[in-house]
Amino acid sequence: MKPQDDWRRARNLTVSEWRLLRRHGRALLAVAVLHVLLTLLLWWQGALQLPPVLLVAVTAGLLVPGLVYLILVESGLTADWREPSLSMPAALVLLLAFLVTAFGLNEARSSALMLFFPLLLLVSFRLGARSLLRLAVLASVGYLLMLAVAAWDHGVRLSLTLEALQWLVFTLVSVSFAVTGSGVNGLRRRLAEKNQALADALEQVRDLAIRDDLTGLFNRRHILQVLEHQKGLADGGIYPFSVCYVDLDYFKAINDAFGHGWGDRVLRDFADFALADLRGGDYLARLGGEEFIMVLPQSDLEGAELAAERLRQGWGERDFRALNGPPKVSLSAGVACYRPGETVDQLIARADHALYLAKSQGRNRVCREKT
Ligand SMILES: Nc1nc2c(ncn2[C@@H]2O[C@H](COP(=O)(O)OP(=O)(O)OP(=O)(O)O)[C@@H](O)[C@H]2O)c(=O)[nH]1
Repeated sequence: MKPQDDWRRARNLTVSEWRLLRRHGRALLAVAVLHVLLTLLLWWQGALQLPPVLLVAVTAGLLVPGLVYLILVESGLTADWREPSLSMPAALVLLLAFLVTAFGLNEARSSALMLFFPLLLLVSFRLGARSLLRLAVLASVGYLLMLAVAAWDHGVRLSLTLEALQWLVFTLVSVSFAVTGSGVNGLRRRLAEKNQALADALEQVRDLAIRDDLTGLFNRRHILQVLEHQKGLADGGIYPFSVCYVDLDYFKAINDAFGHGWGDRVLRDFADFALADLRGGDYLARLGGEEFIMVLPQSDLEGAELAAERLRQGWGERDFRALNGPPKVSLSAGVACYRPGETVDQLIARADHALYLAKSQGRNRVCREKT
């Protein structure tokens, strides 16, 4: 497992969330690199009148934090922060760089601010409506301040009408991008919620398809698939496995004497008891009625017999009389070990036959297949 997988799991991020987060971080860095290239090009062409110290500040001020930012996001260090993509601080740094470059341009100053619009759209995937509007307003105010500093610094009269017009257009477009972006964000959030609900529903459907309603154990269909899988492993020489066919004794008498409700309760109790008794890698399913099957990977006949015997003894001590229920309910079991090449049906039939022996020898016992 890669280290990134570790932190993603630890912080409960889904694979797609994690991918989106990384993609977002790279896109923000791409905007920064694009702006640096644009700034250098304008400077090289002589269109940008920035003192070298400011030029270096824009370049280094974007590239160095950009690199730190990329490392933070990619390594997952920010994953459990409130906003793991750090969109707001990243957008503020970029906005500052846009404004500094715009400061160095004269008539074409608003062209340096064009990248602010894709930036707004980009961060709208992460920020809410309020943050986006705040960002747009901040950019507008920043633009005004930059104009004031430019007028003071350049010592030339700016074309007030033109500058005011450009500022107004910038502000209106920023606000409309922020509004559109927050709409996109809302849609994305609703889509994510719907996807989650769909994933939960699919999980439930999957669970319903493989589980028995009454006990919550695997059902017959699923355990047959498990058996086919185990057969494949055993045929490939990976490890042997055994099955244990279990049947509660005189169950009809419990229904008759205590009612169907008690019968159901005993079945559920048995399921819980047997599950707790099994090893981690073992499987338990209800085949129907009061019949169950255990699949025991990496167990030979002796191992399976021991497991079945332990279950028989433990379960045999359960007594429901204190709850006005039935007395002890014993079980009979038949165990069989998979023989390479045989079918799953043949294996189950051999375990069923061993169960038949246990029943015919008086019940409350475990019998192994006839060899
Ligand atoms: N309460 C309840 N009873 C069930 C359920 N499914 C099957 N049964 C009952 O289980 C009983 C099984 O009876 P039998 O097959 O005669 O077996 P038994 O009485 O356990 O006798 P042996 O197996 O020979 O020891 C029947 O009365 C079924 O109606 C169920 O989901 N809930």
